[in-house]
Amino acid sequence: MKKVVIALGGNALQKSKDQATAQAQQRACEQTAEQLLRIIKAGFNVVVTHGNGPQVGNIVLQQEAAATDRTPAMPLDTCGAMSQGMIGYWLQQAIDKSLADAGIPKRAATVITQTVVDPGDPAFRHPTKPIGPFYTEEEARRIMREKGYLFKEDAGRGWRRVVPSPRPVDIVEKDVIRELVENGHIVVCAGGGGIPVIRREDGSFEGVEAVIDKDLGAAKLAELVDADILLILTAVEKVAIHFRQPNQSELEEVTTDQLRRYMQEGHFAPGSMLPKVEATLQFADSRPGRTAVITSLEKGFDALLGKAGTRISARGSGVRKEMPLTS
Ligand SMILES: Nc1ncnc2c1ncn2[C@@H]1O[C@H](COP(=O)(O)OP(=O)(O)O)[C@@H](O)[C@H]1O
Ligand SMILES: NC(=O)OP(=O)(O)O
Repeated sequence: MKKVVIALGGNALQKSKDQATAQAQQRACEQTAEQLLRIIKAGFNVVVTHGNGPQVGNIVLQQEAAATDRTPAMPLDTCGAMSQGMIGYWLQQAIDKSLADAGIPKRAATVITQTVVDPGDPAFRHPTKPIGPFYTEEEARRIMREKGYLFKEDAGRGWRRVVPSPRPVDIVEKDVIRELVENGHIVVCAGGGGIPVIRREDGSFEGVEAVIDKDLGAAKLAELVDADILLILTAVEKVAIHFRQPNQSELEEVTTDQLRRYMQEGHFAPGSMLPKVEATLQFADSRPGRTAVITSLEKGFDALLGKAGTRISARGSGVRKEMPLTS
């Protein structure tokens, strides 16, 4: 049975930036669960991971707005844990309902996941990860002055707070996750790339103020649970070169060497497609026979059958255009 790690992008949880109520996000999770069900029904062993950028940023703002001496605001790592619990709860309910409706005797369970990072990671000095809502430039400059936060313009969509985003090094709960998956459970884990922690000298862990990139977290998770496939679901069906230019061309089958060359030529936007491409390269190159796929939520199942999406594999693995990734 093939093991697939599925990374859910922003549109799998929140249909638009204005749809941030619990009800709207739960509805989005229900639609996502319908797509996941098709993959589960086909016999794949499924591990689900997800982003948390909008959600963790909103939790931080809620914490700050209500903070008093008796109800202190929680730090960013704890807000990350809250976002994993909240999104995991929505996904569990949605996945369990679609499994029950289909008569499949399985359940989903969320593992609150800590991801080890390097305290010396240069990312701590150069915040890049956008979280929370979008602001106008004027609003962003006012908040920067008042709170000392850093804001950046996010891909032409508005200004967002940015926080450090160190690279994932290890996942503390990897053995638990592997065991649950191997026993046939649907595991939701490493949400938001995992709660960033550093390893103390005595072997215990301490949370740090950062948010890991969920695509890089998904690649590390896929490596550590020994997955066969990393499936990254986002808002586009295929990765393109010359994106949004008249000569745009969509990639279907690509080797890691080719994709790395396109990456070096600057075809993939930082903060959106670039981390996905980096994640697929890391995973597909980590062991022969591993395949990574980037596609839309709706095309996820077809992509596993070789009928959609961009499929990435290491050089020399002999992947053909229509080769299905049978379970
Ligand atoms: N070269 C590219 N090919 C395809 N999409 C690209 C490319 N560069 C940037 N994008 C954009 O990246 C988006 C995916 O990034 P993002 O929205 O951050 O992902 P997520 O689904 O994880 O929230 C796509 O919807 C697309 O608009
Ligand atoms: N943690 C993370 O990368 O979340 P988003 O994908 O929602 O930005």
